[in-house]
Amino acid sequence: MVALSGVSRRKRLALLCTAGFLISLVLSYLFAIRYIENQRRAEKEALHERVIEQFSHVPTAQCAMLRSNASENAHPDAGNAQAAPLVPGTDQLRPGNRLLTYNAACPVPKHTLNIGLVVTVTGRYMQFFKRFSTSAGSFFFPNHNVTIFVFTDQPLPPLDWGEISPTVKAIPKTRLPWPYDSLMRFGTLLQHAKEFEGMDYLYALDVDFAFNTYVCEDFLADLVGVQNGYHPGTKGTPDHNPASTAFIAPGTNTHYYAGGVYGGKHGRVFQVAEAVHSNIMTDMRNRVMALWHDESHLNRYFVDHPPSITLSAEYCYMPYTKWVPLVHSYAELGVVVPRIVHYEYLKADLREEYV
Ligand SMILES: CC(=O)N[C@H]1[C@@H](OP(=O)(O)OP(=O)(O)OC[C@H]2O[C@@H](n3ccc(=O)[nH]c3=O)[C@H](O)[C@@H]2O)O[C@H](CO)[C@H](O)[C@@H]1O
Ligand SMILES: [Mn+2]
Repeated sequence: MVALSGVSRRKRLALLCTAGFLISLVLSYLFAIRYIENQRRAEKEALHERVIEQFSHVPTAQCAMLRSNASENAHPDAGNAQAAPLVPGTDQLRPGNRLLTYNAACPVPKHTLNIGLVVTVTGRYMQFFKRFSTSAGSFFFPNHNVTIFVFTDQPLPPLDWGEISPTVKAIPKTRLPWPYDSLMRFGTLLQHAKEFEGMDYLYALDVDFAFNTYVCEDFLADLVGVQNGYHPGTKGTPDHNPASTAFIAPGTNTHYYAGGVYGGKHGRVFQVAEAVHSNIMTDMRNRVMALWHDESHLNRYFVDHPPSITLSAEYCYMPYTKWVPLVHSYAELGVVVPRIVHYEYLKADLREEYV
């Protein structure tokens, strides 16, 4: 009897020790999780502050000066794009017949324009740059002077151009984790306003796009917006959060625009950038992030100031999204020519959230 109670006391003690050990294990696990979460929150907050600091002082006076220099008269060639026989696959660049082919698609201009193509390429997105820039060299305004402005944190790969090589200008920038490199593209443009002096038109595109056929005079307008290829012909996914300056009341937008492709006259693009960047900074200071970042803000701007032309999803063509093929719904909407293709389905985990 005495022995048994001794054993059970030992057992009880052992049980107690085991329970104590397990409880302390669970507690230290919870404590560690909490600690890591706090660290992450602090890192995120520090990053957010750093971005605010970096983009608080954009030289808007300089932009205003550049804007006043930019001609506000419509370009005589705008909207004169000939109805080119653009059938997918048939008008691709072939050695030797380039001039003929592009003359058919892009008219010989009355005045040659300086056209800037602006792109941000940081981190692992560099893998898209070759396809983006060489396709631009072939198909983006081959009848005008094109300069590709590349905001980047790394050296550019050597490029193999066709007959006409655009000027490529790398502008160093430090990489910011997702979503800031995308979100702060308007601010980056403003910070480097001087680089774009002499440009008549500016177009800002994602680097995971490629030109599949000629894009020229159809793109010439004061302000060009493109229907988002994810949401062809619908009101898409605007931000309904009233706390954000990107807020759009349900049903009030007519189109849903792509954040990754817009452009127009130099001065007009800078007006857009100033207004949108100012809203983005307000949200940043209020610790609000719009649903689709810069895209939500651009959509808000376009509700207030509709672009002079809205192009179809042919200019933001997504053969596949990460999840589903979209081509079928395109065909129903009459979107048949993939002019600018978004290769987002090739994007595995390219985004790097933290430094
Ligand atoms: C086709 C289209 O309308 N895409 C928009 C959409 O998502 P996307 O999924 O197309 O965004 P994304 O991953 O292509 O990022 C936008 C762009 O930012 C640049 N980048 C991004 C991350 C990085 O680490 N390094 C880098 O260089 C790069 O040019 C990239 O193409 O929504 C985004 C905001 O959520 C942007 O508005 C995109 O323009
Ligand atoms: Mn993209």
